[in-house]
Amino acid sequence: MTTTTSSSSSSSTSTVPAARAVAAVKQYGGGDAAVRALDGVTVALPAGRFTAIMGPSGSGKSTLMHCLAGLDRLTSGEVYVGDVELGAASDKQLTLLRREKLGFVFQSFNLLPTLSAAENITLPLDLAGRAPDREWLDTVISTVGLADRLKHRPAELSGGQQQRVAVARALASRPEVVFADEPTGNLDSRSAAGVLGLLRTMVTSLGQTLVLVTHDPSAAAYADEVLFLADGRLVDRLELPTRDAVLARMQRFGE
Ligand SMILES: Nc1ncnc2c1ncn2[C@@H]1O[C@H](COP(=O)(O)OP(=O)(O)OP(=O)(O)O)[C@@H](O)[C@H]1O
Repeated sequence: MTTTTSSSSSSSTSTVPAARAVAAVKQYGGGDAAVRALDGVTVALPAGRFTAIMGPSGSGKSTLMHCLAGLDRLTSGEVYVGDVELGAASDKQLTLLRREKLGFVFQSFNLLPTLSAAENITLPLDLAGRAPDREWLDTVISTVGLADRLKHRPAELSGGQQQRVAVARALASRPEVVFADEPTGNLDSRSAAGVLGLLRTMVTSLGQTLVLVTHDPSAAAYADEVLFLADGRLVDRLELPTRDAVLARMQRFGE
């Protein structure tokens, strides 16, 4: 793993972005079947901010997220988490980096059914042999509003509550970046609004950094900034988005 001392070009007051991609190219397959899922993306994700990634189906959103999070590797270009460049890291180093520096929330909650909510929340720390920071964990649990549900198993919780457990699990290690891929895709609109409000709070009140991949303009409107991808390229960005502005921009892709 290599590090860089170069400073940020982002508008954030932080010197180093939480994550960034430089001329990122990801090609799947070869020959006639080759697909360029990312076609030269350069973007910095500022620390302490909520960034949403949107774009038409197949535009490269998940690929960008997976490459930024060390779940997949670029064909060329660079990705950084903080000042760590991921391209030179071994698979084992990437696994450690994900465990120690990143948090994940997916559409399917991925909770272990035999464990209580509390046990699910601390499972990644337990697997890593790390003692939880009790004060931080208490803050996380009260922020997600689960203090009276900690002994329940996932089957005894609503979908929205299960996703809150997954958010708390992602935050337990106090990660540098949380990546959320369609986290409200399995929720009704009321539960979705609750989880999105919680994600917003985790950025505003807890100072976390969040990257959200979504199809939903209402979800993207919770972000500080929306990045728009099309055909593997970063084609637009929108600060302080409203649902209507995001919707209008998405509709232009269909024209
Ligand atoms: N493992 C893979 N093998 C081959 N092609 C892939 C693979 N993963 C993604 N692709 C292709 O790369 C392109 C970008 O896919 P990606 O999943 O990143 O898009 P997306 O914007 O997240 O799409 P969606 O909104 O439908 O989830 C698509 O053309 C997709 O078919």
